[in-house]
This record gives sequence, C-alpha cells and structure tokens, in this order.
Amino acid sequence: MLPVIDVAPLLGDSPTELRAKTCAVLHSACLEYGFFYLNISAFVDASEPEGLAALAHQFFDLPQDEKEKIALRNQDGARGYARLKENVTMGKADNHEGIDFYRPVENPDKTRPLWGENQWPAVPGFRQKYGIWVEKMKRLGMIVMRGMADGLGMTADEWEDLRKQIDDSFWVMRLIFFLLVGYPPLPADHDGVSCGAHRDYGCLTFLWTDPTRDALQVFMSGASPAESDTSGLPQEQGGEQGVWITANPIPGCVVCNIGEMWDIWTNGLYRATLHQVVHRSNNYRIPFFFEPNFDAHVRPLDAALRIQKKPPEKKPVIYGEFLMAKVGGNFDFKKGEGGGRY
Ligand SMILES: O=C(O)CCC(=O)C(=O)O
Ligand SMILES: [Fe+2]
Repeated sequence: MLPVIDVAPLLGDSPTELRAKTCAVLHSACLEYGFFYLNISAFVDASEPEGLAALAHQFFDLPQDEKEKIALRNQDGARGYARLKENVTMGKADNHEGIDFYRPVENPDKTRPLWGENQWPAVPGFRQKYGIWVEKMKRLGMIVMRGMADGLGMTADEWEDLRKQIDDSFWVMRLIFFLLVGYPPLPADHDGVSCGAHRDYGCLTFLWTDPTRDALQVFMSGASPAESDTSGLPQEQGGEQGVWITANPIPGCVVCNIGEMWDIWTNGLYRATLHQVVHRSNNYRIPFFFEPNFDAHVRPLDAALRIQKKPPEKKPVIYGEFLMAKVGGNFDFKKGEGGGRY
C-alpha cells in the first residue's frame, strides 16, 4: 500500500514541526515509491472533482458529431478530443475517449507541435469549472514542490532557483473516459491494458478518479511478492524483477507520482516509477500534470548531490525540448512507451 500524505500541514507558511514531518515523509515516499496518495481534503472539497466528472459525463454523452467539433485534428493534434478507439496500444484499439488541455501559449499556431489552442466543450459551466481546477492544481503543484524542496534540505536560495523553473508550469490536464461495453473480464495477463507501462515525463502528476477500483497499477521494482498485494498481476516488466501493485482510489485523495524531471533534479535519487492502467469498468479519470516551465533548465540540484555525496551524473535538459522530443513528432501520442505518450 502506497503512503498517504495529508497536504494540510503544507498549506500554511509557518515552519511547524508537523510541516517538517510531512516534508520528511514526502522525501521517503519519493525515495521508496515515487508514488503516494495526497489527501487534499483540506485544500479542495470532494464535491468539486465530482462535479467535474458530472460535466465530463455530459460531454461524453453527446452525439459523436457534437464531440467531433473539438477533435484533435482541428488543432495541433495534441489539444482536444480523441474519440473512442482513435488510439491503438499493443495492437488493440484503446477503449477510451478523452480530451487534453495544455497551458495556453502566446501566439498560438496549430501547425506547430503543441502550439495550438485548447478546445473547450460547449457544455455549460465546463470551461469555468475545469479552469478553476487547473488553477487549484497549479497551486497544489507549487505547495507540494515547496514541501519536497524542504524534504531534500534545500536552502532558501536553492528553493528560489527551483521555484523559477516551475512558476509558469507547462501543465497538461487530461480527461479520460473508459467505456466498457461487451469487453470480457480481464484475464490475468497483459490483455486489457489500456494505457501501457510508462513513466510520466515531467514533475508531478495529480490523478483524480471516480471510485472505480483496480485500474491503476504501479510497478514496484525489487519488491518480493510477499511484500505486496499482487492481486494476481503480472510480476515482470522487461527483465526487471518486481510486482505490480494496484493503487485504488481513496476518498479525499489524489494519487501523486513524480516524473522524469525529478530523476534529473535528484541525480537519480528519486525515480519516476512505471505505471499502467487496465480496463475494468466505466471510469472517469482526470490526471493533471504539473510540469516545469517550458524553458526550464533542469539539472541536478545541489541539495540532492549533498545527500548522495557524488558528482552530477544526469544530463541537464531544457524541459520544452525534452517534451518536444517525446511528443512533438508524434501526434498519435498515446501509443504506450516509446510511442510518444505524454
Ligand atoms: O489514468 C490513470 O490512472 C493514469 C493515466 C496516466 O498514467 C497518464 O495519463 O500518464
Ligand atoms: Fe502516467
């Protein structure tokens, strides 16, 4: 079971003992799992994301030609609506629909990768409510990043330098609707995996889902089956030993995981963890990706090097260049690992 961390002590500015404890727990969760539950009850009311799912339901319920009005192809291929089975993973059509939104850009140009405009459903209240969610998730991103900085023992100046790399996040919000019609129950092998094993690219992912269980699986490398709830899941990823554990939704919590930028910042101390999603039943999922600024120069942090007592090994990247290399050349960007999936 992944750790559950309450965000409440991080919300105030004062350096209390409880805050320090929370930062230490964040640090060990990132060292050990790269994944944790974040209880955000003190930050947002549970009715808010439930309202988002209801709006999503209104949109996905519309006739297909209505939904196609905001199709990916109208824009830069990344922003907008992907219809059912538009994507293919491991030779099987994905059984989900979705809408992707990215940070708006200055001088949008839909012929440039990722540089188009967001396309909002015409469902009343949709844009406003999701807009509020984006703002809240951006604030949450800064709050958690600040806590992680403290957990790493960063100085005020070091935090300031990191803050400047993330204060204009090139965020992404994805809305996923899995529809399970006429699918057989999932056999205990890889069949049915709807979003193949991958690591997230950026900084922090905050995943809200409806209460549907047994969808998200997280790979614990090195874990022996006795240590984990394996629920009959496949036990190998590539040649690496480990187990897939299931991260079921917990009321009041989002699932939070770190992306590959943290791998670079911490010089490999924190590792972005493999995860995948499996079809089980109809399901709304809203991952929010809190990412570095597009022009952020991401390089190993002194605080991490102090802990490791070793020189920097990870190659610095400009976040936007890294992102373009991953998704820019491939607008069918949800094809599993190596396929340019976000
Ligand atoms: O829906 C989920 O559980 C996670 C989706 C995901 O991993 C992703 O979009 O990167
Ligand atoms: Fe992911």
